[in-house]
Amino acid sequence: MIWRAGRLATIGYVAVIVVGGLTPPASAWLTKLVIDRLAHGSFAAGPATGLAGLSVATAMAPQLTRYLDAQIRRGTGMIIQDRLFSAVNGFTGLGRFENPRDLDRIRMAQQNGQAAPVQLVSALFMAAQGALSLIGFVTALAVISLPMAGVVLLSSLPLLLIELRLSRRRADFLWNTTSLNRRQNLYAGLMTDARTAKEIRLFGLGNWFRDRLLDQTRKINGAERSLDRRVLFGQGGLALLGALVAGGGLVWAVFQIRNGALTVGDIAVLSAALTGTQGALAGLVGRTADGYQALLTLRHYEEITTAGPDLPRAAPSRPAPPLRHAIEMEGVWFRYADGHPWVLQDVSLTIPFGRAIALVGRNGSGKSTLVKLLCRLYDPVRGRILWDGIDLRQMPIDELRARIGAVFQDYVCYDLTARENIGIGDLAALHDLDLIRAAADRADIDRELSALPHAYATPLSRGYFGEADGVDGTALSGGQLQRVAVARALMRDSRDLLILDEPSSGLDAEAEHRIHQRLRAHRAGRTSLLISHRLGAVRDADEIVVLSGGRVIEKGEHDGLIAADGEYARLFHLQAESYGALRADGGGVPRADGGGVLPVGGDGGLHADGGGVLRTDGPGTDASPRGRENRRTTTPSTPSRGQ
Ligand SMILES: Nc1ncnc2c1ncn2[C@@H]1O[C@H](COP(=O)(O)OP(=O)(O)OP(=O)(O)O)[C@@H](O)[C@H]1O
Repeated sequence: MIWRAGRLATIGYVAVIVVGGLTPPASAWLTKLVIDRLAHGSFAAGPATGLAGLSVATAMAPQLTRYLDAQIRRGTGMIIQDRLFSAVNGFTGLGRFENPRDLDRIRMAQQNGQAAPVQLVSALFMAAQGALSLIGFVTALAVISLPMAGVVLLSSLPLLLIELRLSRRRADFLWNTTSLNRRQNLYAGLMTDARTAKEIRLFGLGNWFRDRLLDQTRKINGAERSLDRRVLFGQGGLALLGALVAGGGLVWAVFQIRNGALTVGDIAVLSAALTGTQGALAGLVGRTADGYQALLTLRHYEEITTAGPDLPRAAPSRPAPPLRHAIEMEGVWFRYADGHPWVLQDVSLTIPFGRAIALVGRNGSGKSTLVKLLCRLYDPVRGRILWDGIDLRQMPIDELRARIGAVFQDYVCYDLTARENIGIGDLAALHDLDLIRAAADRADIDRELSALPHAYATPLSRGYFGEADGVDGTALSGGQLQRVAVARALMRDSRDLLILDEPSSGLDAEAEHRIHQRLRAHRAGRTSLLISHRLGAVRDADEIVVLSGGRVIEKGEHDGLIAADGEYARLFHLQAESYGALRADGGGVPRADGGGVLPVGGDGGLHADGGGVLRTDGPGTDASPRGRENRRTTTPSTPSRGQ
């Protein structure tokens, strides 16, 4: 990786390391020569010039090392980011993004993975440099005194063991504190996010979150303190041992010079060698330990980049064909994790080609989960989903997804321009403003976007764009953003399946009416799945499927379901009642014959068929018990379940 990041820089780095490693022992030896020659009254110009050259190299080495190190770090950082995010984008399902351990691993890989390869290689190079210096010094020392060299080498063993142990503890500390860091980031993010600022201020949560943040920080600090103590005792003990060896060696040398066994010049080599050997040893061991720690950190990066697909493809592999017949769910069971409750239980349903299917049910009944399975964001635990008879698991996921347009319940507004926010629904058409405007028009948002200060070039974000970017961002209302998300999905309206999960939950009555009118016209003859709690919006679907507790409990057309007087009819009437008015004359009653209508705007709302109208806005409104009674009498008295 380092080699790929920059060959010249790598070669330069190695050269600097070799020179840097040999310089200290060479300097010590040249110093000895200078002293000895001067002591004997001879000329020492040669060694002195060598010394001068070496001091130039010593002065330049750190600057060069820093420069080359940064060069390599930038190059490898790029490669690491590329590999890491390619791997993350290769996680085709959602499971890994919901697993805290996997998320920690991704975060570790992202935070430390970039530095780790350079850390590892620079540790190796520096260790090699330390080794070169060590060899030089020990050789010099051995020339003067073999036992002394042996003592110095032996004293390095505890150093090596303790440093390796400490580096494992450092790596453990990093891993063990990732969940604390995760929560620390969470609370810090909550306190600085514009989206949470309102509630935090209104509910007075600021200090409560700050205390939680500080609690995490305290725990991290505690773990770090205990690590620091170990380092203090470990490295303190080593320093003491080193000082004892060096001090003892010097005292021994002074006695040897008095006895005439060593020259005055020897003491220069000896003192440089004693401290130099200790330094080189500490460098060698320390850098080896750093490299070891970097390796332990890289393990997380490796685990992410080699994790393989989270949703494996089943054999034999089949291309995803254009939909011609139907999408079928056969006995699908699903839960989010082992031990969690079943969210879908034995669900079988068919979405025939060209038909508009609606999915309704109470909160938590599994509607959005079913949508996620259709997009293959998860695989069924049991059962299968067929696309024209082919199991979704056999198709390349991107081919399948290219055939689907969807607006999810938890839609996203990206910190991008209005044009991009819609255009990313079909990247190939990102620059086709006419297409984008047509989609916006179908989602009933074109007028508002055209009126923005920079029209479609206006960023839909105030947090990331400002004067410095030469263009001011803006914020849209919740309902407007939802229509932007619908427009994004409609960029793919020529695709085989259109999924609309609560596309109008945040819209005002008029906007909701208009968008449903447009969607209804748009869905005609197309394969689509609409989820909505506004039952008036789904009534003219070709088939309405009712989910309850993860099971399909009813299926059929609106009229049939109302006539069956089951769960759908109950929810429909309940909702109708909540509008607070029922017409006593039968015209305003959600009728068993399918005439029931919820008007949502001044233009008569959804009363497509002119049948019974439940009005919120005009004459005929009747919230009287008589009106309600009347409704009851118009529903069949012998309910039968659709399914
Ligand atoms: N990512 C998840 N991990 C674990 N459980 C989940 C997850 N998403 C949903 N659930 C659980 O699955 C069940 C069904 O959720 P789902 O979102 O499918 O319901 P829904 O019918 O769409 O509800 P709503 O009408 O409120 O949108 C719920 O009990 C929910 O707690």
